[in-house]
Amino acid sequence: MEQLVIRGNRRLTGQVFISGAKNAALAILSAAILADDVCIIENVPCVRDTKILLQSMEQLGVRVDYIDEHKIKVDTRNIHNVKVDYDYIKKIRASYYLLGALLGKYREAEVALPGGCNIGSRPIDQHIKGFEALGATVEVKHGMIEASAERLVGNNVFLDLVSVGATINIMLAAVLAEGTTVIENAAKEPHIVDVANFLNSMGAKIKGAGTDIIKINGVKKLHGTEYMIIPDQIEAGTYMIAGAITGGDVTVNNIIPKHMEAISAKLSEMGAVIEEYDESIRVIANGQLKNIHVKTLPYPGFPTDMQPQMTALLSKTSGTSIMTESIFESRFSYTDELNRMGANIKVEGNTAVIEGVKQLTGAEVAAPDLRAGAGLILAALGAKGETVLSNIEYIDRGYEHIEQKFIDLGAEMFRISDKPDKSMLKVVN
Ligand SMILES: CC(=O)N[C@H]1[C@@H](OP(=O)(O)OP(=O)(O)OC[C@H]2O[C@@H](n3ccc(=O)[nH]c3=O)[C@H](O)[C@@H]2O)O[C@H](CO)[C@@H](O)[C@@H]1O
Ligand SMILES: C=C(OP(=O)(O)O)C(=O)O
Repeated sequence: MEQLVIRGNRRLTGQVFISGAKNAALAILSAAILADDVCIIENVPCVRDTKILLQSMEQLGVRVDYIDEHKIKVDTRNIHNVKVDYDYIKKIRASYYLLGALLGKYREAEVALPGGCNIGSRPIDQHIKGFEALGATVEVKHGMIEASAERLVGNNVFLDLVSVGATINIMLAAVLAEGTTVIENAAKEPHIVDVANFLNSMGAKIKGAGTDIIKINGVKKLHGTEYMIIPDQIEAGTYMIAGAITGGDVTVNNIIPKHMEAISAKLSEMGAVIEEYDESIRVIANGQLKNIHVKTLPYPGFPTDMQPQMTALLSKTSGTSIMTESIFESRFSYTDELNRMGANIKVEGNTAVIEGVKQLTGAEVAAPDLRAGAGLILAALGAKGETVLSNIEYIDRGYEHIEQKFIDLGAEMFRISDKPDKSMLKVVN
């Protein structure tokens, strides 16, 4: 197990290059299964989740070649298996996309119930409802989801709640179905549009992605394609907050500013200066930032995946702020860790009341999940003294080269292993 040591209170300045979006990449790599031949996918972030997904796809018979660290060739011509091992799947949430993609192409799939971040109960009833509406039989047995269909036939699916995963998964199952599928109350996140664009570049006929009604006209076959994944909205937002929490001047490059609007608006409401360019945003924070209220919402609202990072910033802001989490039922488990760093946060149900403090102080803390871990790194960067953060394997799920990117902005941060050093063991023996 590894830990991050962070020495805070340094003003971060400079430029950071944002990687491809993890949540788009996971869906797009899975969607490549639907092609009859080879897809070349660029801007794939080199993070733990994409590596695990690619390994699980190899186990199905997909040939994966790395052209470089971020450009991957996915060849689906030798798929011989539609059952995905639990060992892979328990580690990542997005394994559920293999279900939609395999069902769509082979009319059969067996995938373990997904893992991912522990941020409340995360049912997949809306995914199953969509598959069943297309004519599939879905059973959950011994922790495995088994889906099969003689034929998949397009249908209308009204989602009971806005779900990113269900929207994408139903698209994956419907692109090769007979006839037309309409998803109503669909999610509108940037990666929904990215997945639809990828599928359309393979010959699919999807309209309306990015609105709450998506129409999919089924086609008989999908061909290989070359595609570039969009930049990661959440990684970009995390570095924007790093600029703000350290009173710094940080420019996030290679982004789509439109995707950042909810985050930029909140930072400017707090008093940070936001300069927007074609493919970058600069965040300048001078002096104390103001308290605000934030509520997480589906896109284009404030993203739940930025909630812990924003809470970390609010904990060091003057006055009382309120953070309301409206997507996941228990996404505040990290606030006890922030309080160990001197924050003053009280959580009641889905609301955190944050009394801003003048100074956070370094402490030994543990990341309970991916974005909570990012929030704790941000708090440590804005804190006096040293923080030792454990459970960083969660952070490696979704942030590429995280310490190098922060070091390049002027942070003092390094990774240590808490495994015994073998050379020391020799001396002792
Ligand atoms: C791999 C991936 O892309 N993960 C993202 C995806 O997760 P994920 O796809 O799991 O999130 P959803 O949008 O589906 O979940 C939204 C809400 O709907 C509920 N729900 C969802 C499906 C369902 O069948 N039944 C149901 O009740 C969930 O429990 C949650 O309360 O979107 C979330 C919301 O933007 C992000 O936080 C995650 O980072
Ligand atoms: C919650 C997240 O991921 P997952 O859905 O894969 O657990 C996330 O990316 O913040």
